[in-house]
Amino acid sequence: MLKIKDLSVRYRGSREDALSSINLTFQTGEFVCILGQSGAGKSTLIRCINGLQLPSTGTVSWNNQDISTMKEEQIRNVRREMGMIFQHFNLIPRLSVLQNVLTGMFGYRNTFKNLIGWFTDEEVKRAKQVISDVGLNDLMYRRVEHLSGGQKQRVGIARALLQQPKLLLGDEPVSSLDPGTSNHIFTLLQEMHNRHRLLTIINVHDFELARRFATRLVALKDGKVIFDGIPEDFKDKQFNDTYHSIKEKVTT
Ligand SMILES: Nc1ncnc2c1ncn2[C@@H]1O[C@H](COP(=O)(O)OP(=O)(O)OP(=O)(O)O)[C@@H](O)[C@H]1O
Repeated sequence: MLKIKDLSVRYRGSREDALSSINLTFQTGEFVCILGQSGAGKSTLIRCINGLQLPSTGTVSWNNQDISTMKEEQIRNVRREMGMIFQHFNLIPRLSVLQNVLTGMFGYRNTFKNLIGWFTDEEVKRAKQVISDVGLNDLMYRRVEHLSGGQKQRVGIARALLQQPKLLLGDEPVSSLDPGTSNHIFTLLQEMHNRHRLLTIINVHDFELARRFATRLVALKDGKVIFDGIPEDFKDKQFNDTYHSIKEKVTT
């Protein structure tokens, strides 16, 4: 279970909170999409969940452990349970699909083994299995720089799955993909979510995708939660509240 309590974040030098008094609890099995305009605080929320951003006030607890007070070593252990997929894939272009996916094991191993790039037969077998699960069997040994955007994101998903995560986090994972490919990636995410019984939390700009795939929508505006519920309850009013500004922000 992920519990976010009274979470606020104010970046250094800023006069406004990026996140303000957020209270959310998420359970295994939920497929959550975080909605909001650019600057609403979506990425900051994901970064607080994986411990990359410390709260200014409040707590983020994963299975009753407060991430915000953990030492780096403890956070590393918690992060093993959190698979992360990124907008720009974060792959190593000159390495093969298999090699990139195997880097998903890095959080589990000592630095020396990572440096020499040595993996056990069992690790390689599991990597091949997840590559097959995401539909890239034929491209196992292809360098990722030669793949399409959709194929690269499949590699990103396979890498996250190799960690055997309990929580899958995505920060705009389909923003650089066309609508058809985005749909395929979300279909794959949903399948993996169900098969591995995960908690999945994804930031997404595309509201239609979110509505189609999420079991729960959370909308942020100016760092606050303005909607938290099932997609069926997110109607025109909620859409307008989320995406249309009443006043333009004045920057000095
Ligand atoms: N490192 C930072 N330093 C200072 N301010 C930041 C930093 N990162 C984000 N912000 C500010 O915090 C607020 C929330 O940003 P955040 O990136 O979380 O929004 P977002 O909803 O993910 O936006 P986008 O959809 O454009 O990625 C914005 O006002 C942003 O300018």
